[in-house]
Amino acid sequence: MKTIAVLGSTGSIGRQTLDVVDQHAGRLRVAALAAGRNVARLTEQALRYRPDLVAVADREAAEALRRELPPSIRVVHGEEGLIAAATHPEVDVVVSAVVGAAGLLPTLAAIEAGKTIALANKETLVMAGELVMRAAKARGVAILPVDSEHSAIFQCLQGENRKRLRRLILTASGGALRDRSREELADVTVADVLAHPNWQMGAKVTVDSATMMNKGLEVIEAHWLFGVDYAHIDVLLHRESVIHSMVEWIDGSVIAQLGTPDMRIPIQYALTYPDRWALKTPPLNLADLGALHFAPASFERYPLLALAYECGRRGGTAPAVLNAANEVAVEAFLQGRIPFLAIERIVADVCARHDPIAGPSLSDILEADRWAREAARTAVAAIP
Ligand SMILES: NC(=O)C1=CN([C@@H]2O[C@H](COP(=O)(O)OP(=O)(O)OC[C@H]3O[C@@H](n4cnc5c(N)ncnc54)[C@H](OP(=O)(O)O)[C@@H]3O)[C@@H](O)[C@H]2O)C=CC1
Ligand SMILES: CC(=O)[C@@H](O)[C@H](O)COP(=O)(O)O
Ligand SMILES: [Mn+2]
Repeated sequence: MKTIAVLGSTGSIGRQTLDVVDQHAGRLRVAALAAGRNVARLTEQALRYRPDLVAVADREAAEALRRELPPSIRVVHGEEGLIAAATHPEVDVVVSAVVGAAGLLPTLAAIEAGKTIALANKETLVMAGELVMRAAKARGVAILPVDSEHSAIFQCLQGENRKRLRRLILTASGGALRDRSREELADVTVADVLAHPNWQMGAKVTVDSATMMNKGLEVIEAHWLFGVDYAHIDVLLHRESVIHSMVEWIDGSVIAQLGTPDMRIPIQYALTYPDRWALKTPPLNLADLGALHFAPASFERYPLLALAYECGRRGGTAPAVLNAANEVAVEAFLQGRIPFLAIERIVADVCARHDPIAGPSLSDILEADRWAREAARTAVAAIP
């Protein structure tokens, strides 16, 4: 029996993790659930999975939850509550699936507590890749990727000599706006941007997919997770999201991982690695698909992808600033306060004003995050 904590249980990855649990009664136990403010969904989950502990973002949500749950389920809140869920003594694997920078501290705490990490929260490695990988190594903790591309690469690397690697090829769907020219992006609506062609995900990552910031964050995530230089990480447009990513070797051989676009597959692999368990998902039928399509990913069409490479190469606090400015701009777009194209202008402007600190401490990173959020909020407010 493996015991898990699910951070971000009410979200897209969190719910799909619980779907996986449903398929393996008796093999996976949920000891802790953590979410933000969706009390109704968290109550339902807590009553079904009977964890020892549930965590929510604030006191008000915690009080509402306590009214609904039996006293045997401990309810905690705030950053401390999230950390209590991440470090619950009985937990073996922590599924880190909170969205955004809020995922960093609980993931670090889980590493320090010796938990295996099933990592969906890519922002953790974007903000603090050097520090997080060092902590994991020191504690002997495995960080197993949930992000579909990284799970694919991780699978392609099994049994291979990493010194013989030529490059990683991350596939990208191109997002909801992929068939529009840059001129046509000026007046797109939130609904247009959220209509991802292949994946049903939370709003933030879906917007990032349309700007390709998601792929930029994933390039940085891959750099830290697999220890590969940016010069050896490429992005390839692939409309169908069937090839989840590939690894090219020095002899010209390319190994790819394929599957239907269903996040339960990489989620479960992170929970069962190095084993594989059966999973009921729609099978991949290549004959029905007929063809797979590829195209180069253009930095002119997707300037945030270029900016992410630049920030990754600059290193230090630069990726944390990129991430924080992007979170603020995306939220403002989702609230209807700024047009779609303002996201990239704001992020580029904030990054250009930042002088990165090399080899940053956790407090340097948190300060860079705070500064970038403030700078991005000022930029949002200045948009008429
Ligand atoms: N969805 C996907 O298919 C994929 C997602 N990812 C990554 O996984 C992560 C989660 O994405 P996704 O599931 O789509 O996001 P969602 O927006 O669907 O879910 C986010 C979750 O985080 C919780 N949350 C938000 N803020 C806080 C906070 N301050 N404290 C505690 N919990 C909080 C939310 O709680 P509540 O709703 O209760 O407020 C919710 O449970 C992201 O980093 C994303 O990039 C990676 C690959 C694929
Ligand atoms: C499912 C998943 O891993 C997402 O992060 C996905 O990568 C989004 O798709 P694109 O960024 O390729 O549109
Ligand atoms: Mn991904």
